[in-house]
Amino acid sequence: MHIVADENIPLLDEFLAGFGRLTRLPGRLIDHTSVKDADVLLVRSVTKVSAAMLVGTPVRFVGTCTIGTDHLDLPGLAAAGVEVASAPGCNARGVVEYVLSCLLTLSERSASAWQDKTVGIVGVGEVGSRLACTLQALGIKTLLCDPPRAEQDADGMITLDELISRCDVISCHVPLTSDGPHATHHLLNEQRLAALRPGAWLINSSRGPVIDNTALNTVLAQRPDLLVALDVWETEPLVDPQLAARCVLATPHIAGYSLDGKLRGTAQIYQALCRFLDIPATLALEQLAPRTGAGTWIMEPGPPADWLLSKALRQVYDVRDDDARLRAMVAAAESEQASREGFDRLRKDYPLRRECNLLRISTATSEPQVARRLLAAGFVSDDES
Ligand SMILES: NC(=O)C1=CN([C@@H]2O[C@H](COP(=O)(O)OP(=O)(O)OC[C@H]3O[C@@H](n4cnc5c(N)ncnc54)[C@H](O)[C@@H]3O)[C@@H](O)[C@H]2O)C=CC1
Ligand SMILES: O=C(O)C(=O)[C@H](O)COP(=O)(O)O
Repeated sequence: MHIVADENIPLLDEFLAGFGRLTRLPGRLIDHTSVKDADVLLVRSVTKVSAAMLVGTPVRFVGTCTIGTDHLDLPGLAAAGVEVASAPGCNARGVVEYVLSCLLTLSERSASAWQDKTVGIVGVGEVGSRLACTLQALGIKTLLCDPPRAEQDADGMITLDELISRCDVISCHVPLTSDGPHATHHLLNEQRLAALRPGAWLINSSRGPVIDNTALNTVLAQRPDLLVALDVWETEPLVDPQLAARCVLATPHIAGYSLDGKLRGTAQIYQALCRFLDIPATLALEQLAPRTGAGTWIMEPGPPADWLLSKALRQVYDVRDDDARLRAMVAAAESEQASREGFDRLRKDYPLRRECNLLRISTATSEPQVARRLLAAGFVSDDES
C-alpha cells in the first residue's frame, strides 16, 4: 500500500509502521501527480482535495487530521466512491484555551474585567459547547447561537442578530460553508459588524471567510472601540498587514495547535483507516504520546482569586507570544510570497504547547476558591487524586 501524507502530521510513522510505503510532502504541494499511485491520502487543512484531483489514481481513502473539512469536496469524493474521515473534536480543547487567553488579553487592553462580560458563542458544536461549559464553570454568562442545532432543540438558542445585540463578546466556532440555509461564508458581514455593541470584543478562530475581512477592515477604521482577535484570515496564508494592525491579537491559525490536539487528530485518522481496511487498530495514543504534562502548580493563598486564575490560565497558554511572532514575521516580510511562507513556517515550527488539563494542582496547598473554579472548568487535574 502507498500512503501519501502531509509532512506536518505527527506520529504518523509510528502509527503506520508496517502499513506500506509512506511518502511525506508539504501539504500545499500535494496534487494529482503526488497521488498518482497512492492508495491512501492523509492531509491537514492546507491541502484542497477534490474528486478531480483523484481521478485516475488508486486513492480510495482520504483522511484529514483536522476538525474542519472545508478543504475537502465531500459530495464529489462521496460520488466518486472515496471514503473520507476527519477528526471531530481533536483539538477543541486547544481552541477553548486560545479563546480564554484572548479574553484575558482583551480585558487588559480595555481595562474591563472579562469575568463581567456576556460571551456570545456562534456555533455550539465540539468547540462551542466546550467553551460554553468552561466559561459557565468560571462563572461567566454565555448566550448561544446555532440555527442548525436549534432545528432539533431550540432550548437556550437565540438568533445571531439577537446575540450581536446582547453580547459584549462574540466568539465564532462554525464550519465554513457556502451553500444551504445556514451558510457561514461572510456570516459576519458589514451590516452585522456595524451592529456590534460599543466596545464589543470579536474573536474568530473558525475559518477566515466566516467574517468579511474587507468589511471588518472598513468597520475597524471607523470603530476603534471594537477589539478584535483573529486567528484565521480570509486570504490565508497571506495576512492583510493593515487588518492585522487594527486587530488587538493576530495569530497564524494556531488556536487548536496543542501537541495533544494534533496527536489526537493522528490517532483518530489511524483508527478510521484501520476500520476502512478492516484491520484491528492495535495502537493507542497513550502508547506513543509523550507522557510529560505541564507540571504541578501550587497556588499559594494570598493574592486575589481572579489574579491567580489569570496567572494559571497564562501559565499554560499565552496568546500574546503567538501574536508577537506573527507581527514580527509580517513586519520582516519583504514580499507577499515571503509573508505566505512566513505564515506557514510559524505553523510548521510551532513551539511545544500542552493542554491545560495536564497541569496538576495541589488542592491541599492552593488557594481553595481558585482551585475549585479551575477544577470545575476542567483546566487542571487534582494532584491529590
Ligand atoms: N483555528 C483553529 O485552529 C481551529 C479551527 N477550527 C474550526 O472551527 C470549526 C468549528 O469546530 P467544531 O466546533 O469542532 O465543529 P462542529 O461541527 O462540532 O460544530 C460546529 C457547529 O456550528 C453550527 N453551525 C453551522 N452553521 C451555523 C450557522 N450558520 N450559525 C451558527 N451555527 C452554525 C453547527 O450546527 C455545529 O453545531 C471547524 O469547522 C473548523 O473550521 C477547528 C479547530 C481548530
Ligand atoms: O482542526 C482544524 O480544523 C484546524 O483548523 C487545524 O488546527 C488546522 O491545522 P492545519 O491542518 O492547518 O495544520
